[in-house]
Amino acid sequence: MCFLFTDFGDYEEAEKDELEELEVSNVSDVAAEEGDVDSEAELMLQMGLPVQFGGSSFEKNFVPLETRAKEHKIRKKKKKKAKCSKDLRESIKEAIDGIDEVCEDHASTSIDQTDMEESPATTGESATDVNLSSQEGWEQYWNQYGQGLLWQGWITKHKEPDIPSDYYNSEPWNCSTTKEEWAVHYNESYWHYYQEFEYWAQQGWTFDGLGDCEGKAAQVGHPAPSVQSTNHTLHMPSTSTESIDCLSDCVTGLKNINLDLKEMERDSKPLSVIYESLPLQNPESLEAHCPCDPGESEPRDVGSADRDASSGHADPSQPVSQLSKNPLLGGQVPINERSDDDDDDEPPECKQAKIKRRYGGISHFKHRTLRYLEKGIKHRSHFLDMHRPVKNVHIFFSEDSEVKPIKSKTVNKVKNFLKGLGDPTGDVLNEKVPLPNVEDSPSSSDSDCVDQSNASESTGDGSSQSKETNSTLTSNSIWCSDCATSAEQPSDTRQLFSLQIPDYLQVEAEDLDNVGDKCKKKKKKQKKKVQSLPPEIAADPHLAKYWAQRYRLFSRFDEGIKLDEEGWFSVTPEKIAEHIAYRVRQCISGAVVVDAFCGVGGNAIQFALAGMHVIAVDIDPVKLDLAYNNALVYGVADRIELICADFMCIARDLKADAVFLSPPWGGPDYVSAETFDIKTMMSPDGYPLQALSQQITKNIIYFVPRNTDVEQVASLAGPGGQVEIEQNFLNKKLKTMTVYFGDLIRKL
Ligand SMILES: C[S@@+](CC[C@H](N)C(=O)[O-])C[C@H]1O[C@@H](n2cnc3c(N)ncnc32)[C@H](O)[C@@H]1O
Ligand SMILES: C[n+]1cn([C@@H]2O[C@H](CO)[C@@H](O)[C@H]2O)c2nc(N)[nH]c(=O)c21
Repeated sequence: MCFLFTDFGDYEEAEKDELEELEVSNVSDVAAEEGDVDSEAELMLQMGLPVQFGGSSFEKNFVPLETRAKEHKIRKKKKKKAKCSKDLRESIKEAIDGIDEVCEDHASTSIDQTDMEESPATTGESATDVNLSSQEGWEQYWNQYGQGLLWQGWITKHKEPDIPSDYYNSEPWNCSTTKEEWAVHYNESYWHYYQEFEYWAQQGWTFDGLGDCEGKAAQVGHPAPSVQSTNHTLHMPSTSTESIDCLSDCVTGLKNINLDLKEMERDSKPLSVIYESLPLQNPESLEAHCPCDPGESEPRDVGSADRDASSGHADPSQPVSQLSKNPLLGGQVPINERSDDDDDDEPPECKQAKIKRRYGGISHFKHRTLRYLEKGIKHRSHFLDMHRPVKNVHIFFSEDSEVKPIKSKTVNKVKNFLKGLGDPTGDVLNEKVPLPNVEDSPSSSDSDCVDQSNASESTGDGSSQSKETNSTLTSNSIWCSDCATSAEQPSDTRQLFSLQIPDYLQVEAEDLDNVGDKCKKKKKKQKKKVQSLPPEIAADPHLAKYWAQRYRLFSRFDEGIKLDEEGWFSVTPEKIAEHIAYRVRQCISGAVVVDAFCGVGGNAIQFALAGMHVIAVDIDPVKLDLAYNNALVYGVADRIELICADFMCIARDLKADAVFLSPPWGGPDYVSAETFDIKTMMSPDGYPLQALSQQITKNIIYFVPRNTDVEQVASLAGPGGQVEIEQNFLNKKLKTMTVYFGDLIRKL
């Protein structure tokens, strides 16, 4: 549901799709392996990791999916390897012996025969398969550095002084307080480094276990031996026969590769020659530059000349200084990749994100990395597709793709009900029913539109109101189009929504089954019911739909929750507020949060329930009264400090570990804009608001409309900053977005 923008560089479709595919394949592999838990430990042993790191001994129920999938693959590979002919093995050994001679002056290159048997590099399909394939390379990489990376990440995550010593326990996977977190950490780290490794492999980098810190890497034409080493090397393909420096040490792992590259950049040393076993797409450049097999013309996945330059194929003398920032690691990618021409063959990861607009004087991103943390999320919401063309087209989020008449008892009840109200034919449903300028477009909630119409009826003045028509109804179904622009809405983009009647109305409908003679009685009943609504709801038919959703807003509504008009349409639904509070609690060590626009307390209450101390600010004293009342209902009034003030005026005086921003979006009409602009449509202006909040803390949560321009939100992070944008769905309907900054961004 969320994704991460990293202002580091490009990370494009192909890569994401690939990851998605990977996920899918992993899941199916796992299904095939269900129940085979203890083999995890075996795998970890194979990988050189302590079994506690991922094996069943560490957590019986936790077996990372990817590990299991890999295990499955490894087994398959093993079977394949078993078939490898003796001759081939011997020829491989011979080749390795050759390497031994070349590298005899270097201790770390000595090859253990036993290792050779098991080594992916030496048991590969062919003796000329010089470098590790991506998967094998990864396995070896993780084998060598996984443990260090896991520990490093763990320590970094828990470096705060007030972190309990459990976190530094030598076996956090065995400690009850840290076990779960360790499992999550393991999973996240594994994937993080796996993705980075894959990325670099695709860029033409190769990894071998030589760790030749003396500056000598494997020579062309020789297999890269797999050996135990404390260093690792990433090789950029090149035609030079010169050596490559050791790039980083094992603990800092991939992250440091870029630092080392910078050193290489300074030295302007040509890169070592490693014959690429990666699939190649450009035979010409391969022929021109591959010294070991000029005639070979395997397909390759590096498409453009620019790309060749990036992978070192273009010019052997080309210094590494042609590299600029690396998209994933804050490191380096070739400058030449920033080609302006529309080369369709160019791999997507070479393409730059094209951002056309600027906001609030903050420069837009040139090199942005976009990570979708959930599979297929972009397809679920056009708001998350930063590359979508901005058109005046309304896209609805509904699971119904087709228009179908709804035959339901409920519809009949409504018809009967309407008849009872004086429309004997029930034809009011065939006519344009006035809907208020609603907060939710059809895209957000099936019930919203329906609720609106029913709301009008229920309060007795709905059907006769002649506000701007926002929906076109048929007898068995209700059609909704965008409330503000229905006139321009082509009929084929309208969306059918099922009819849902607010619960209080359904009671009425039941009572109204016997229409006719009992008409007067019914009206009386209805009046009675309406009278039991809170005055602000009874007075405003537009609010009835919120009443219908009152338990979504506050599950303890009946215990005395109170709202005013603005409160009704702008309070954060409880589930969303609870989720945000949970995330904040998880990510920050401090315990004070400012709710800068607390309203009736939807968020403040959840923060308090999550154990935080809340400084709740609102400019409106009525809201503070309501918030206090509601906090009492939830029993957390003592944890909420209420301040009646303009947040913009007092922000500088506040101290807190996190700031939650849920400003007014200009009323329910926010949704009628194609794209919500946090600068012009919000009050206070979203940019100064962010700037002021940053003076309190970098840990900011911005609660924004679901149609907010994500580029704009991303730009709030500033150059080089990061932002995590989360879409909040309620009952599968996109409701809002939450944007996280600072330490609140989930670590990958
Ligand atoms: C959208 S509501 C907040 C809803 C809240 N998150 C909840 O769940 O109940 C926005 C609130 O901001 C308040 N407000 C508007 N301008 C303000 C300002 N400059 N400083 C503080 N509060 C402000 C309004 O009175 C309103 O109650
Ligand atoms: C007008 N409105 C709706 N929501 C939130 O969006 C959901 C879907 O409409 C509402 O349920 C409410 O939580 C608002 N939140 C804030 N902070 N400010 C607003 O003006 C506002």
